[in-house]
Amino acid sequence: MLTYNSLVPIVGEIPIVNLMSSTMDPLGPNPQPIDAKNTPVTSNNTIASVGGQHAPRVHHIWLVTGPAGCGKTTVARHLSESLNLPYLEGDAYHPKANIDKMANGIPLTDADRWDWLTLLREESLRQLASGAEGVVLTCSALKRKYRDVIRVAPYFTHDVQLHFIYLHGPEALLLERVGLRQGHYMGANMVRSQFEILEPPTAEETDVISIDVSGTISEVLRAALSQTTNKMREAV
Ligand SMILES: Nc1ncnc2c1ncn2[C@@H]1O[C@H](COP(=O)(O)OP(=O)(O)OP(=O)(O)O)[C@@H](O)[C@H]1O
Ligand SMILES: O=C(O)[C@H](O)[C@@H](O)[C@H](O)[C@H](O)CO
Repeated sequence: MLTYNSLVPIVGEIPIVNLMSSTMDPLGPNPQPIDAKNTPVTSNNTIASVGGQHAPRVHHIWLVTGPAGCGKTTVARHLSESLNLPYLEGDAYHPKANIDKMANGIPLTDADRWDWLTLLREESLRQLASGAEGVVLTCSALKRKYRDVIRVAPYFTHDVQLHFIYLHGPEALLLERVGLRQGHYMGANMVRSQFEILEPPTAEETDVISIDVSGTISEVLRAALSQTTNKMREAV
């Protein structure tokens, strides 16, 4: 029984159970297996048809995570534009009550976040079901169990790979960057509370790409795009 407090094995180490009936699989019936290693790959990271069979496409969900001020929005926008993928800003899916709490310097609780995390997972899958090759989204996902709520997205359909892009840097640096930012509801007074509950991904979370954000914006964006495109090549 999967509960919010039970750890979710990382996809790839257990057989993926399709929790929904195949008729509800938005990406269609499971394509026939093909020899991916000896099959030409098209430019948009899909495997060309083999012998007339429609080859499966890997649909990637790129989830940019980290505490306030780490650069989630900055990196996600860049990946969305560079990879020509739709972008979901996690903050836009918070209920007003959550935004009001944070704007008033009140940290969110687990209870504040569950529905928001589920909504982000479902919206990501909706994007793929409506034909997107992939999707980029931002979500702080500070705790392991938050990541697990979204981590199960590939269980609901075929040929989906979910990747966390974890942006990390010293608290003082993120505090400085949030302090310099204008017109955002999340003030510098909230950075401490983000780090207090932050559970950095562990080595067991093999679906995580970690990026140090201490460098310049262009250095961070270059690292994020490079590691993302490498993962896409590995998926073929
Ligand atoms: N590598 C960087 N070097 C310097 N400034 C940066 C860097 N990355 C982001 N910034 C700046 O830091 C601020 C925070 O970035 P951004 O809003 O993308 O972070 P975030 O993780 O989305 O924050 P929040 O979670 O509060 O929405 C912005 O003003 C952004 O321009
Ligand atoms: O889980 C949370 O505490 C919130 O999502 C915060 O992370 C803010 O939304 C974000 O940092 C501000 O943009």
